[in-house]
Amino acid sequence: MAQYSRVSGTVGLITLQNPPVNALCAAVRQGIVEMLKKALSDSKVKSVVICGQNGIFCGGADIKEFGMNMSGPPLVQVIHAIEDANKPMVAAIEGVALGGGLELALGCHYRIAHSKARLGLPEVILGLLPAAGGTQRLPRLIGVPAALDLITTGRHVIAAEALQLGIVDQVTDHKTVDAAVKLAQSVAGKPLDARRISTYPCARPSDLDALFEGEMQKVRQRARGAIAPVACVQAVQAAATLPYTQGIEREKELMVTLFTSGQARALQYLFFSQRAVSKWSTPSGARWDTSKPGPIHKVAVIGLGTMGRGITVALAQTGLSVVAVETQEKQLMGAKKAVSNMLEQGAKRRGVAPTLDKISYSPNIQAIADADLVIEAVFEDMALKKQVFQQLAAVCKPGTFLCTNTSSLDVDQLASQTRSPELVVGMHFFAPAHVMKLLEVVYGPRTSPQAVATAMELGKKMGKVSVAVGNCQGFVGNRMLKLYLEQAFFLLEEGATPELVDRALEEFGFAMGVFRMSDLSGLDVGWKVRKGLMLGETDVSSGQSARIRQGCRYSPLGDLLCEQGRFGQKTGQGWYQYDKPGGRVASSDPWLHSFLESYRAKHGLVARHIDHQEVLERCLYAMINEGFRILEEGIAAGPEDIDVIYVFGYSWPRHRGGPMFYADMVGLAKVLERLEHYQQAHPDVPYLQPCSLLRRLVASGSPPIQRWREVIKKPHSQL
Ligand SMILES: C[C@H](O)[C@H](C)C(=O)SCCNC(=O)CCNC(=O)[C@H](O)C(C)(C)COP(=O)([O-])OP(=O)([O-])OC[C@H]1O[C@@H](n2cnc3c(N)ncnc32)[C@H](O)[C@@H]1OP(=O)([O-])[O-]
Repeated sequence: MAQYSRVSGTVGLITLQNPPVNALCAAVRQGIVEMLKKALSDSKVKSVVICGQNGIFCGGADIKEFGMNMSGPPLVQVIHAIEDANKPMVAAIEGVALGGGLELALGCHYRIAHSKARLGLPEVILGLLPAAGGTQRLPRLIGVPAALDLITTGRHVIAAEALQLGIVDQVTDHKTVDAAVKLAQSVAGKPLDARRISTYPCARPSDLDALFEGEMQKVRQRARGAIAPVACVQAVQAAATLPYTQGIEREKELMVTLFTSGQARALQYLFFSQRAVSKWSTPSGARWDTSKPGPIHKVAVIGLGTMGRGITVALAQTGLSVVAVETQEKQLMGAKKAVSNMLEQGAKRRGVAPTLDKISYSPNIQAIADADLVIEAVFEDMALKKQVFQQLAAVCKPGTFLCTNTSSLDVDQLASQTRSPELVVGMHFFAPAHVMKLLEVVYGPRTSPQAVATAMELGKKMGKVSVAVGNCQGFVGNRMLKLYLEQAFFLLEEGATPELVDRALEEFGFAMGVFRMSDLSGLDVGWKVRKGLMLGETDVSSGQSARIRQGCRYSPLGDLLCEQGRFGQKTGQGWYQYDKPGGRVASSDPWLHSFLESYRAKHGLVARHIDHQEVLERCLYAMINEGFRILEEGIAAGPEDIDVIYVFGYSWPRHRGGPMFYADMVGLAKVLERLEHYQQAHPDVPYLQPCSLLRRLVASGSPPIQRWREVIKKPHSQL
């Protein structure tokens, strides 16, 4: 799908046509080859411009084609044909030139970009590498260090930086295709040998080996088991050490290892899942394409603690006017300062002006009377939140959407404090709220489709990855996390150490294991939630074993640490010890180890050998099993929702796709068998009982994850 025309008398114009992003599917590749032949054989044509339809140059190879039998001319050959053309080829870059799209432009002899265009080779984010010559041409054009940065990070650069790096020859603020045609006319007839990048020598920095060694070390550390970044470095190394013809073979070789890897499948699944969750639906039939969001011009935040401040910053960065309310004067003053600092730092990083003037502060709740939407972010206490919602219901104008940032409390109970429960919806941000991408939008049984649509739309405007989920204890993320944490506690009781559990999880790919993460977020946070659930008290005066709660096994280990003031980094002691309160570097704590031994002795527990496999199976399969319950209850519409929540909110390693995708990779039958094994070994832990949806999926032959929604929709049909 490419179109050819002749413009301005002597310029051939090839237009890529594959909406929405002109991805280079087989038909487009074939179209380019045919239109190029036309342009090169058209005697009136002295030079050629390639552009994309609808103001977008090209979003790269067609990711939807991956995993299918590739047909049509390989992109590498298409680009060679363009580079070998005997007439100047000019790429007119508008919107984006990403992946194969930028590689196509690098095959051209000249590149001109619109000032708003973004360029990059983000293949590594999809578990791949630029496999149409990008790893060989870019280092030759802009040098090894700059190429390594773009290829191993996959980051996009705006046109101005692309010009500064030397990727493009010109940047224009006007009609890009017109400017490209002018450039094409100006270079008609000029020699091309010096414009064929693949023929360029690759500049070799003096300390080349040291550079690649350093880069490989850096990339391995950052990658935490992801293989694509490592292959990207190896491919660029080939460009710096081999002639182009051998380098391009090496690039192909490395791509083959990645293309079929589970990691590439996981990362491509995440690419489409991130887009799928924006197409939300609820069990009551409300949907993204039939629910219109309400108009939001003015928003308000109530409660300016850590979360309230982050939310205020994220809202102000959207350009909306924000009213920030905090009744405690001292807290209000502190918030003003903190919010301004965060806005200034963010603006500096993004090279834009800070939006300080968008925010007005007040100690008085009356100040929000004319807001279109309010986000409540006061302390996580039901009684306090109910009081605030009663005040909001009294103060706000009719039709104001009332949102709560609670991370686990019942949204519908808060809705009952107002006259318009249909306008109440949860907007669960993750700390720090102006940084973390995830937003859980929590709808209750009475929340209107418009309220969900409005919260999802606002989340998108704030640059969040928003996922619509049903109201239940802990929603999706925290509900699954509770079991992950509990299994980790049980493993300590049975003989493991925090170091062993964390090592297993970090080797799996988590940035931090469960115990280092708990020390970072503060052990007292979970303790308060457990106490709120009447779990945290270790008083055995009731004669009930300290290790039984509501008839189920319970581990008071976390509570016992908190009772001793060990809250983690903030107190300098938790599951690990730190050099001082607030210290960041965790080191093993002999006290903790002897505490575990005496705890086991006190409760008649005998430590046994526990390996990494058991740690992963216990912590991850318990969480996954709860994920199936969440799907069965309709709290999440599909596995993609759960996986996007865990990758964008709980640092689940991207190259593992997410908990549900991981279960699909491991094999549902294996997950089922292991859960049954652990349930038999631990009958006092009922949630290890495999979920019936998991059984149904296994019974129906373990269909691929993309087809689970069909089975979910047909309850109890297969068993
Ligand atoms: C050989 C070569 O070396 C290798 C191997 C490669 O080239 S690998 C490929 C490398 N390319 C990429 O990594 C770029 C991936 N795309 C993006 O980063 C973004 O899409 C975007 C371009 C910046 C636009 O963002 P957007 O926010 O405006 O819209 P959207 O919602 O994201 O996208 C709009 C719609 O287009 C679909 N889409 C986008 N890019 C696509 C692509 N490359 N292939 C197929 N579909 C694509 C997307 O799924 C969505 O579909 P639907 O949900 O509407 O059905």
